[in-house]
Amino acid sequence: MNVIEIKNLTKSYGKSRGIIDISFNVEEGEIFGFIGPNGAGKSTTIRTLLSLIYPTSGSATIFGKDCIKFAPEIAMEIGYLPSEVFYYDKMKVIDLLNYSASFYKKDCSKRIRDLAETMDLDLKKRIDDLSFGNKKKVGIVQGLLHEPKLIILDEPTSGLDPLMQQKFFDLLLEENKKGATILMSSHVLSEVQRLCSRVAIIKDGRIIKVEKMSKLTESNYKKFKVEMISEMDKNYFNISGVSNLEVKEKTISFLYKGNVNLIMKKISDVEISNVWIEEPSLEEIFMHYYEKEA
Ligand SMILES: Nc1ncnc2c1ncn2[C@@H]1O[C@H](COP(=O)(O)OP(=O)(O)OP(=O)(O)O)[C@@H](O)[C@H]1O
Repeated sequence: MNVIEIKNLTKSYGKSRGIIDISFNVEEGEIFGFIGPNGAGKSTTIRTLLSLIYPTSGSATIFGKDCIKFAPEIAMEIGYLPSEVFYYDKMKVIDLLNYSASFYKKDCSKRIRDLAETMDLDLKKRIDDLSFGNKKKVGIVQGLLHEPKLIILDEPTSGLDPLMQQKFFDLLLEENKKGATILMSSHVLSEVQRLCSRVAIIKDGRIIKVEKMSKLTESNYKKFKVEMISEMDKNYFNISGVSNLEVKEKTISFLYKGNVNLIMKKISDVEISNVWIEEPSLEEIFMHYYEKEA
């Protein structure tokens, strides 16, 4: 079952493009990544989904319901962390969270305490005494306190230190194990790689690829680094399927796509002192898609 279905969604801001003809689905139980550079249209897509802004054309459903018509009902089951959080500065953290919790028909007080402890957030502090990262934590607790079935996160980790990012990811994985579906936007590809099972790549307002993470990372490309006994002509490895060929003294590195036997034979035919064969990082694959489409 699809928790989110986006069909041909377009949003123009006057003359400037926001998003163009966006379509993708997020299945129940998935952690789905939405990746693209600044200004690509991630926030616009998410804000349209949440009915914070209205599409120029196209439609979307969440839990099978139209996201505009049923917006208030759907909102009860969604936890949303915006890319930037703004609060009434004079309030105490606990008062703000209790106020947020009052919108839901359940007692969230224990959950607030547990989340605050996990995220190392001081509930007694005033919002305006908090650092940017700690304000982000307030947003995280606020988004998760009602145990939503769908968690939508817009650039969730900006402002969190690495330890907190890890705790936050563990928390998300736990929520996911309990059944929550997660849609997370990011331009930090390594974090998407760590968490998500499927991704949509957005560029200039358009989706350029929706793919399983495993497929995207295996992608047939392999990264080779060969250390030679003595310096040699780099063109030796310049066969069909080889790209990004680079030489640094006795070390030759390149990307290879094709029959692995052919390249292994080339390597074994010369004297080498070492070889490394790696999967390319998501960054490298991502750049490849971008260059291809540019
Ligand atoms: N309120 C607005 N008025 C006019 N143009 C807008 C508005 N909001 C967004 N845009 C434009 O829409 C496009 C998509 O912006 P959006 O904020 O959705 O991108 P993003 O992928 O979330 O980027 P970022 O990672 O920087 O937040 C950009 O070209 C942006 O300038």
